[in-house]
Amino acid sequence: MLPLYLSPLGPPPKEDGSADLQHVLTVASDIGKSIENYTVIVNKSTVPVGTAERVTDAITKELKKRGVDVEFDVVSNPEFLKEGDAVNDFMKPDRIILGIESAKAEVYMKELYSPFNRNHDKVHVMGVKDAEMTKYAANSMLATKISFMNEIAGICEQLGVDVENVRKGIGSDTRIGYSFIYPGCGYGGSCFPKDVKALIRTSRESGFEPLLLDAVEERNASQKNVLFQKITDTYGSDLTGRCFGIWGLAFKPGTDDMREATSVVVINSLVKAGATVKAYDPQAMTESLECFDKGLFDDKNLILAQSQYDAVVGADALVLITEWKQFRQPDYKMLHERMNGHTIFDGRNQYNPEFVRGAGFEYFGIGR
Ligand SMILES: NC(=O)c1ccc[n+]([C@@H]2O[C@H](COP(=O)([O-])OP(=O)(O)OC[C@H]3O[C@@H](n4cnc5c(N)ncnc54)[C@H](O)[C@@H]3O)[C@@H](O)[C@H]2O)c1
Ligand SMILES: O=c1ccn([C@@H]2O[C@H](COP(=O)(O)OP(=O)(O)O[C@H]3O[C@H](CO)[C@@H](O)[C@H](O)[C@H]3O)[C@@H](O)[C@H]2O)c(=O)[nH]1
Repeated sequence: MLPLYLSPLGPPPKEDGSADLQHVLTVASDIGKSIENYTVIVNKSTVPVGTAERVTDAITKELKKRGVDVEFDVVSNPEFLKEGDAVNDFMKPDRIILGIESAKAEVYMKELYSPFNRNHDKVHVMGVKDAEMTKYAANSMLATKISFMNEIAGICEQLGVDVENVRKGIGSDTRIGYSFIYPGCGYGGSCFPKDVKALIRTSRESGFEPLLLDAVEERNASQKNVLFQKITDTYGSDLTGRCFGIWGLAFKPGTDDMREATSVVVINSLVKAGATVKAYDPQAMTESLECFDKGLFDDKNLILAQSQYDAVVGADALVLITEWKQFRQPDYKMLHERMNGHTIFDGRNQYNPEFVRGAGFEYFGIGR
C-alpha cells in the first residue's frame, strides 16, 4: 500500500477574497497527531502559494509535541476536473502536476498515477510553490479568456457586430482556440470566481498590483448584470406586474451546483424591481431552495415551475441563463401560445436571432 494521504478539502473564501486555510491546517494537525511511518501528504485543493509550507509546519509542530520523529513529505497535486465531467477529466487528464521537493515522494506519486499515464507521459514535476501557482494561473487564464470575450461582446453590441461570428473567426486561429471564448452572462461556479479573487489577494499581498486580474473580476461582476440591464432597457426600471420565465439556475449545464450562479444575481434583481419570476432547471430545483431568501418563495415572487414550458406561462419574456441541451431547440409555437409577451433574452447566445425573430419573438443576445 502506498503511504499516501490525499486531501481534497475546500478552503472557503474569506470576505476579503483570500482562502480560509483553517480546515486545511486542522487536517494537517490531525495528520501530525496520528502518523507513525513515512507518509506523503498530497494536497489536491486549490490553495495559495506557500500553503504546503504551512502544512509542513503544522505537522512538524504536532510531531514535536508527541516527541517523535516521523519522516513525511507534502506534495502539491492540484486537481483540474470540471464539474459535470469529473470522472472523465480525472481518468484522462491533460496533465498531472506534481509539486514535489523529495525524490522519495516522487516515486510514490508516479506509481499512484501510473494507470492514468500509460498513453504518454503527462506528469510535470516541479517545485511545490510552482504547482500551487499553476492551478491559480490555469483558472485565471480561462476566466480571462471568458471576460475578454464578454468585453469584446459589449463592444460588438455597440457597433452592430455579431460576436458569434467574431468568436468563430478568432477561434480558428490555433493560437487562440475555440474553447472558453463563449461570451455569456458571466462565469460562476465554485472555482473561477473564488480563485481569481484569491490570486488578486495573493498578488496584492506580495506587493504586485494585479491590474489584469482586477479587470477580469470586474468585467465578470458587471456581466452578471447584463441581462437585467437589457430587461430594464426594454421595460423600464419598475418591473411591477411583469413576469419573467427563467430557464436555468445552475452555474452551468450538467450540475445542480449554484455557487456564484448568474441566475441568483438576475432573479434577485428582477424581484427587487417588482417582477415575479418563474424558474425551471433540470437539476438545480432543490438546490435553489437554499440560494434565495425564503421570503421570495413565501411571497410567490419566485416560483419554481414544473417544467420549462410551465415557467413561461403568462410571462412577458423568457430569460435563458444556463444552456442545458433541452433548452436548445424550444417549441416556439408552444412558447408563443403560453407567453404573454413575446421576447427572449438569450444569456448564452444559444439561439439563431433570425430564426427566433421569424418565429414571432423579439430577440436579445449577448454582443449581437
Ligand atoms: N469543484 C470542482 O470542480 C473542483 C475542481 C478542481 C479543484 N477543486 C478544488 O478542490 C477543493 C474542494 O472543492 P469542492 O468543490 O469539492 O468543495 P466542497 O466544499 O464541495 O467539498 C469539500 C469537502 O471537504 C470536507 N471537509 C471540510 N472540512 C473538513 C475537515 N476538517 N475534515 C474532513 N473533511 C472536511 C467537506 O465536508 C466537503 O465534503 C477546493 O480547493 C477546490 O478549489 C474543485
Ligand atoms: O466559454 C466559456 C466557458 C465557460 N463559461 C462559464 O465559466 C464557468 C465555469 O465553467 P467550467 O470551467 O466548465 O466549470 P468548472 O467546473 O468551474 O471548472 C473550472 O474550475 C475547476 C475548479 O478549479 C477546474 O478544475 C476546471 O479545470 C475549470 O474548467 C461557467 O459558469 C460557464 O458558464 C463561459 O461563460 N464561457
